Amino acid sequence: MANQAKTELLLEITGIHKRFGGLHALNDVALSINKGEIYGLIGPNGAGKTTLFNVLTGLYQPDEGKFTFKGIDLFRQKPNVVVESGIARTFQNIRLFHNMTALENVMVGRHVRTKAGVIGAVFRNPGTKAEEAAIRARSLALLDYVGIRKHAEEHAKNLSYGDQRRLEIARALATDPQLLALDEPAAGMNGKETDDLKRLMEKIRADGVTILLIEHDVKLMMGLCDRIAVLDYGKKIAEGVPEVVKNDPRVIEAYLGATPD
Ligand SMILES: Nc1ncnc2c1ncn2[C@@H]1O[C@H](COP(=O)(O)OP(=O)(O)OP(=O)(O)O)[C@@H](O)[C@H]1O
Repeated sequence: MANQAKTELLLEITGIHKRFGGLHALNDVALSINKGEIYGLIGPNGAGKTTLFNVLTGLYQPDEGKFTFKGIDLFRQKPNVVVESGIARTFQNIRLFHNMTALENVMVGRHVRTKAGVIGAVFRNPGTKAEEAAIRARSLALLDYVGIRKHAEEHAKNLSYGDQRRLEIARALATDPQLLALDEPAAGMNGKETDDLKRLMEKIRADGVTILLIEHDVKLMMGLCDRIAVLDYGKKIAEGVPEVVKNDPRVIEAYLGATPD
């Protein structure tokens, strides 16, 4: 039987508002992401993209709206509840433990899914040792997966910028997410690094993880995303497949300038 693409809703938000004093940073935003999609979020500087990420990962409490993930209500939930539900993220400004090794950074992420937790790992007792070995093995496998296994024992701060971004992705994957939210992962990367990153994102999706992506590199977004939403002044002004979004006059005016390419 031919493969029928079955659409399964993973994340849904409706009517999301977030205000900072008089600034309406998110104004009635709605979007839904299906399982297996690479879903892009674009928009000019200050449009509200990172604010939306912060709402979706529990860092900001929205003022109004609805937010469900796999049908679970995550409205105004704390970051740890969001992570445990299966949403992981990376940050626009890389947030690693700079004086820990690459391996240790991933192991910290992995502790979300273990019984011992970070405290158990620090005060190592015999009961946690077997679990610790499993965490280490899984973390090394993740470093291998993102292509930086050879840097496992190096301090995070000594890795190249591109490799630090890969490390952040490995750490996020260590929490076993169903949705991986990446905030400008290609920022500061050269052409080759960006191409490699694109392939990594395609591999992650092929392995069953849905991706939500903020990126300013429009060419990358158009070639990678299944659907794209466009924010402008906190409002969603367009949503659809890249070809449609890139030719939408509102998007051209708000974001892409005069030339859609
Ligand atoms: N914690 C905060 N307190 C006050 N204002 C904030 C806060 N976070 C974001 N804002 C404001 O909300 C608006 C949206 O910012 P946000 O960072 O979400 O935009 P963005 O689309 O991610 O922009 P960029 O592409 O530059 O990263 C901006 O005007 C910003 O100054």
